[in-house]
Amino acid sequence: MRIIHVVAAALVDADGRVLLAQRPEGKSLAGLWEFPGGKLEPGESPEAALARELEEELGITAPALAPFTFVSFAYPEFHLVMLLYWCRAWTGVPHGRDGQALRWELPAAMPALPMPPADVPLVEALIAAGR
Ligand SMILES: Nc1nc2c([nH]c(=O)n2[C@@H]2O[C@H](COP(=O)(O)OP(=O)(O)OP(=O)(O)O)[C@@H](O)[C@H]2O)c(=O)[nH]1
Repeated sequence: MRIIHVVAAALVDADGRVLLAQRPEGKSLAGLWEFPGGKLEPGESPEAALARELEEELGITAPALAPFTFVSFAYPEFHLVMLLYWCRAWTGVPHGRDGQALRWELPAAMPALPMPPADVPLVEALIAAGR
């Protein structure tokens, strides 16, 4: 089985809203809302990979990343292991550098949004963390 390792961030603003990015057309799961992040490159630490992805995708520098939770999910083509980090401080204003749409949402609103199936337990963990 092909294992894909992905790192992603729950960027939380002062109101407790979390940033979601829309997967662009032409990619798998296009149009769905996801946590910013991406695949680890060979030899790269999860924290370095996430800092790189946040810079590439959103144009922000995020020096303080704290582990939150992870998901292990079987897609038909591969098995996803995705680590989700808290990110509560960053420099720069997040913007979709690849043209992807962004939105800030309270975790409680996320179950109503189209998101990848692997994200369901992550959303549940975010909601529980806010209780
Ligand atoms: N960043 C991110 N990826 C997610 C989430 N949920 C989820 O299933 N994924 C999956 O994890 C993988 C993320 O890798 P990626 O964003 O670097 O990959 P990609 O599909 O854009 O492909 P690419 O490497 O060819 O550009 C994709 O297969 C994506 O579908 C999520 O919330 N955030």
